[in-house]
Amino acid sequence: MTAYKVKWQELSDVKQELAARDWFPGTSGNLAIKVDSNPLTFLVTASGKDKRKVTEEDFLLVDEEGKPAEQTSLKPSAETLLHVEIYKRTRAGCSLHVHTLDNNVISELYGDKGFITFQGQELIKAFGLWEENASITIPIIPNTAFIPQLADEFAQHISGDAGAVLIRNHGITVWGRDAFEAKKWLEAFEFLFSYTLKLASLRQLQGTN
Ligand SMILES: CSCCC(=O)C(=O)COP(=O)(O)O
Ligand SMILES: [Zn+2]
Repeated sequence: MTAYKVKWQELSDVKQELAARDWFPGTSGNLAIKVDSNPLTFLVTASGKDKRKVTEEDFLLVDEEGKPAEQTSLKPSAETLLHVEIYKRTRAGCSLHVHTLDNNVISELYGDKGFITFQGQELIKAFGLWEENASITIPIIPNTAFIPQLADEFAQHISGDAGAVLIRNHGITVWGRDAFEAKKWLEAFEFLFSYTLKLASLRQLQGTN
């Protein structure tokens, strides 16, 4: 099998797993997987599709500018430039972007602060942080409809071959050395977001009783 086909299947599998979690509401979300480093090419989801469906037009190959690198009528994701920034600056092999209720609420609650830090949670080990009382911080950047500007701001927070950035009232983008790592980071952050929100509401309820 060609690298193209192997990577297609890998991304399709991740897409179906995230769809099973209902993480693609209203056609939101986009996913990418690197096919080649030199020159850079990666598969990215076609824009505007229902990502819960599996079709032969789910992905297209794009180049280091995020432009189609194959003959196609498909349009790359509107947010392809964010994936471009990741692959240009790191050795990441996969990047995932989803809009969830929890990541949007967390991004609004902590948006003015510009980040949120998690500590004291066993799941922090999913980020490869095994020491006692390890913490993980995720930056929160403002959203804008002008994607080149969003990509510029986003790029300032890319460090390491695995990482994540929250875009305020928009969604999360994570990346990892491969699809397994990117998905692990995504699931771990979504767990921490959900835990934080649940605990805050229960504490609030406790305080009013
Ligand atoms: C309907 S969601 C608005 C666009 C967006 O934020 C997104 O993640 C999906 O855009 P795409 O072009 O990748 O389908
Ligand atoms: Zn989005």
